[in-house]
Amino acid sequence: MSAPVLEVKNLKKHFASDGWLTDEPPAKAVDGVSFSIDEGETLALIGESGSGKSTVAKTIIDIHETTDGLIRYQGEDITNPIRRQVETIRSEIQLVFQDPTSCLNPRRTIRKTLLVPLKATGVPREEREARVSEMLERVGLTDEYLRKYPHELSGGQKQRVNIARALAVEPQLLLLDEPTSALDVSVQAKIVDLLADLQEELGLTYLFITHDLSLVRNFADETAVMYLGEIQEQGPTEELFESPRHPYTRALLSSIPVTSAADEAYRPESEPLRGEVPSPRDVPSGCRLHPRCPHATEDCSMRQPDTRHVNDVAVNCIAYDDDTDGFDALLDAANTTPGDAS
Ligand SMILES: Nc1ncnc2c1ncn2[C@@H]1O[C@H](COP(=O)(O)OP(=O)(O)OP(=O)(O)O)[C@@H](O)[C@H]1O
Repeated sequence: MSAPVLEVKNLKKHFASDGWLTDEPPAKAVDGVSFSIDEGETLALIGESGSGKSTVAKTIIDIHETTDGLIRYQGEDITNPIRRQVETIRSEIQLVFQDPTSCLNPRRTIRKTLLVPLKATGVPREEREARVSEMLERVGLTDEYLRKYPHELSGGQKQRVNIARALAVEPQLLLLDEPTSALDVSVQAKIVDLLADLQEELGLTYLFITHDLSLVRNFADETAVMYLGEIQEQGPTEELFESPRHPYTRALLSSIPVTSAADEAYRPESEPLRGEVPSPRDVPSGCRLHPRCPHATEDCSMRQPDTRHVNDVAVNCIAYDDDTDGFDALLDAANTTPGDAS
């Protein structure tokens, strides 16, 4: 069996304090994240704002230096890339950002925008114009857009151009960081459809970062749920949506707006979390969700959860009980005196 396209093991990215002469602790934006993605598959990384999703992507692509852990691309260690590896990363791994407007130079026509990566990667001059047209066509735009400037395009069209630019260097892996969140709802679905078509045509592998769970269910093979720098639950998307176990996943899923009977069927009982996400500079002891968790027991504040596997899903929760498929047994146990528990 071939190696996963991307493998991330116990990845950490801690940001030191901005100011000197301060003893502020580092921000543990990513604090021990592991996952892998096979060729042609999509892993969705979901979680509230500030959970560390973008930092994972930026560390993979070497915008941020890794604090600790391992990143492998096509089986090769690229954690602290040497020069040759930087070139590979720049051509084979592409990052697509959420805001299509800020990623496009307002003074460049779409043609010029798309020519830049072709020149940079040494595509012969005589082939470039044909490649630009081909890239535009792939993302559903015609040659009439070549002479236009970004301000003449809608948000969805700009994101199509961004995707075309990412595809210009024929990447294997796209890190899609909220690629639809700056777009109207009707346009979001079209961009997701386009990404799905491109994946099928070109055999691309995706890390799809989003806080919009409604986009994930039909799109991602696997889903990892991130909270305060850690993955809390991870597994096949269908299984995770059908039987969410972690209180954080359940709270996220219960907050998705219901638009169909199918949505309703997936919606777990509402278990709202208390309060706000703490600062990554002041991570709670034990399970980092415990101050907000409706199921937290005393134990949860004192020890780190171990990863447990329930079917194909990995769950990091002390309070979740696999035997009863719920939390009641543990809560009952927590309410008895220590010696009474069997
Ligand atoms: N350069 C940096 N210096 C210090 N702290 C940072 C830096 N970049 C990110 N952080 C902090 O790391 C945490 C995670 O941020 P990140 O942007 O990765 O989260 P996210 O889940 O992608 O959220 P969003 O969807 O809002 O982008 C946040 O608390 C953020 O303030």
